[in-house]
Amino acid sequence: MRCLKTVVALRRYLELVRSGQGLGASIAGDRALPSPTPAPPVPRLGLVPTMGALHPGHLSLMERARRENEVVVVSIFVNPLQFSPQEDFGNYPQDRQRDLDLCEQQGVDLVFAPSVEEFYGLTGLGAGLTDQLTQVIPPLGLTQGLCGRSRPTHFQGVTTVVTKLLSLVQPDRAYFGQKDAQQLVILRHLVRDLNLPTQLVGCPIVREPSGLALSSRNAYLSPDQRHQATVLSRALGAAQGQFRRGERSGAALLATVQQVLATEPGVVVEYAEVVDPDTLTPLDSLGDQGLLALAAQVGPARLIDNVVLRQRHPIVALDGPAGAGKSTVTRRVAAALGLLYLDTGAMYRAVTWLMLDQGLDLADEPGVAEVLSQSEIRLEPGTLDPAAPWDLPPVRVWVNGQEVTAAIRTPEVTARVSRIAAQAAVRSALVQQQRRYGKTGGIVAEGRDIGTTVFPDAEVKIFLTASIQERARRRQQDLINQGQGTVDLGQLEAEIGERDRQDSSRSVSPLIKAPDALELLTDGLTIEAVTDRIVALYRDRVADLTP
Ligand SMILES: Nc1ncnc2c1ncn2[C@@H]1O[C@H](COP(=O)(O)OP(=O)(O)OP(=O)(O)O)[C@@H](O)[C@H]1O
Ligand SMILES: CC(C)(CO)[C@@H](O)C(=O)[O-]
Ligand code: BAL
Repeated sequence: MRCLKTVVALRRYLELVRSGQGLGASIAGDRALPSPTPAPPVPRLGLVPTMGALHPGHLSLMERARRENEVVVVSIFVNPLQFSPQEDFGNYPQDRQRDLDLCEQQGVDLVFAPSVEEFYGLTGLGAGLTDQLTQVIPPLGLTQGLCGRSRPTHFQGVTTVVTKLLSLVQPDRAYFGQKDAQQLVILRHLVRDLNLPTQLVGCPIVREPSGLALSSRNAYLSPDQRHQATVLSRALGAAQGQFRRGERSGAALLATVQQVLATEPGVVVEYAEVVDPDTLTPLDSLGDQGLLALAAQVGPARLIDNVVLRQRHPIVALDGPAGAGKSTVTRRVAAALGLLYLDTGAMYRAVTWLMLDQGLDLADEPGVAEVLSQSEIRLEPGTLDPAAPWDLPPVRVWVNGQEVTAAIRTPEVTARVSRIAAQAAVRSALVQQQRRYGKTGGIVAEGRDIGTTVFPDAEVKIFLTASIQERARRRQQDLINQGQGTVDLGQLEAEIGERDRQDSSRSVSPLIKAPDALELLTDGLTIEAVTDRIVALYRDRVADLTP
């Protein structure tokens, strides 16, 4: 791992990494790329911006960045622009050596830790900085409420520093914690409004077993105050329980929060609000989602915490290598549970159909991206065909209001779908459309990174796999059934092994097992047995979640 303190060194490091020369001996010492797969030609780069004083909340961002990128950069920079004069800039906890050790343990490639003078290219803080620096101003509508009320210039400091970091590092992805919920919403707007080519990844709040959200500022608390501070998450939890039981009045939820907070007189509430999670506008009454956020002073520390209240139906995510029987199992699980099979294959077919229908050149990637950005693909659970009740119902598909369930199954579409599915712009547009289904839930989805990237909050995650030998045997049987004769098992095993290797190392949607996924090895199990196990798991899990 390297630690660099200057912009010029950072730029050179990134040039070398991007040209494929990086991470060799001169850059990263003896750190090798994640085995067993070689890196794709242009390494993906993940950035984790921090202010140091690292704790497991930060480490969870690094862990996710490590899983999803070849190169991980962490910035450690206590940004004076986001502190007002009476705040704790001067005392902000710092322990550089400990931070570096933790980054090293997380497999970080580079820590960028500039001084204020180096980063802003100016000497002198305070008025000098704000008088001379170009800044990025977030929209007033997002900064007037919540933390912005007591910290009116804070988010301008955050958007300015993050814009600079994104512009310098140009990461593929940047990782931020949901603990700073208002910050994350503002940064999502920043990236969208300024068309910055980085994907922001929001990561769940990491808490102590007591429920206290981890924060560098927890270091200011005495043991007694630390105990008092646990009331924050208890208050949010009580309101969350009420929401799950059907309460939708903002005032009623906030009354519960205040009631619980009042049990700790040492905790001075700054605000507790319910707002829309995307626009941050206050909500009197919640639809199926709301962000409940609060800030409170506990002794010397100003602490924040929040919970997203979301009523959605559960999600089942099935990932696994090719040939493990995912799509059949997924269809059966969806039919057994009455959920929508999020048939991503059908979505790619629908895009292909649309492009053919519009007479577009399929190789014209920008043209395809443009048409797709103006189109809507809708899926609905199919109904059983009374003439063939043994068949699983096909998912019904609409493109821009026109039903294309049958039209997407023509040989013309089949022959061209892989060309469309290989386009990065198509994949990212479809992942966004898939995530929209995730907002309401009630779906079963299968792929390579559903439980890790597409729906990391899925209630049930399965990693469906089978040994290479078993998959080769199944493939051999399929080929015999299709009248293609007997293919040598050894050859099939080699092909499947190679496919696994490619799937784990591809730059788009690589195969990853979520740490909280249940691994189901299907050797020797029938499709029915596998389906039954998943259905039973779903029922147990959903029963656990119902208050
Ligand atoms: N408990 C947590 N869980 C998940 N992410 C977190 C947690 N705490 C901080 N982060 C995220 O880590 C990144 C860096 O945060 P920062 O360095 O300000 O740490 P912090 O603990 O939030 O500090 P502070 O006490 O100043 O609020 C931010 O994206 C932040 O949201
Ligand atoms: C994003 C950030 C690193 C910018 O200074 C900071 O606001 C933080 O730590 O959340
Ligand atoms: N995590 C936000 C940093 C701050 O409070 O300034």
